[in-house]
Amino acid sequence: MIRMNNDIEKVLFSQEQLNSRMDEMAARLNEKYAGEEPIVIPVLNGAMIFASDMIKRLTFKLTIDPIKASSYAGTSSTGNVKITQDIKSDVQGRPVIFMEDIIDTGRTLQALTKVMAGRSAKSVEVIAMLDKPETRVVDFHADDYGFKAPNEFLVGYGLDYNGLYRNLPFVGVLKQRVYA
Ligand SMILES: O=P(O)(O)OC[C@H]1O[C@H](OP(=O)(O)OP(=O)(O)O)[C@H](O)[C@@H]1O
Ligand SMILES: Nc1nc2[nH]cnc2c(=O)[nH]1
Ligand SMILES: [Mg+2]
Repeated sequence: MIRMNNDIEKVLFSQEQLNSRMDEMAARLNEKYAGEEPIVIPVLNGAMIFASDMIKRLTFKLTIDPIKASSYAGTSSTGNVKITQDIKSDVQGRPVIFMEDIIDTGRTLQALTKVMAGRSAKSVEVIAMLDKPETRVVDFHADDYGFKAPNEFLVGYGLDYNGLYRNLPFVGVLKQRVYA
């Protein structure tokens, strides 16, 4: 049974729901990349829980090489994504699979996929746990995602509020009083 944290209003996606979607997403990847040797790039910190669960389900040879990026709005509304900790691998000629917790404005993954294409990766794809289509500001789509998320602030399974709640074994909504 889920012992729900006191600060959580409701559970949106349970461990069981996430598990069965991750099984489906991994099955597709296992078919697609059989015989290949991709570089799997978790986008830290948010993706670490989802990515580690996904990676355990993958049956092809792969390299795990995380990346860290920070995105902040510049003086204009275009936003700016900076790699703060780069991968160590040479992606040239190798398939790249990004793993991400959530696609929101789309800026982070749009920028990161462009960088890897620029480094001559054989292919680049993005697997996200959640997709928030309502808040998108750039034209970017994950190749696959677990669930469509409502336009609410979510925590758990890697998603944080002020660095906390990433360890919750479900995706949920915080109680209003936590923000106050
Ligand atoms: O689609 P976007 O609008 O670019 O936003 C999505 C990104 O924002 C969050 O990360 P954040 O930068 O908050 O850092 P974190 O992963 O360390 O929590 C989230 O984990 C995604 O990486
Ligand atoms: N923690 C958290 N981070 C986000 N980044 C973009 N959307 C969200 C969200 O709903 N929750
Ligand atoms: Mg992140």
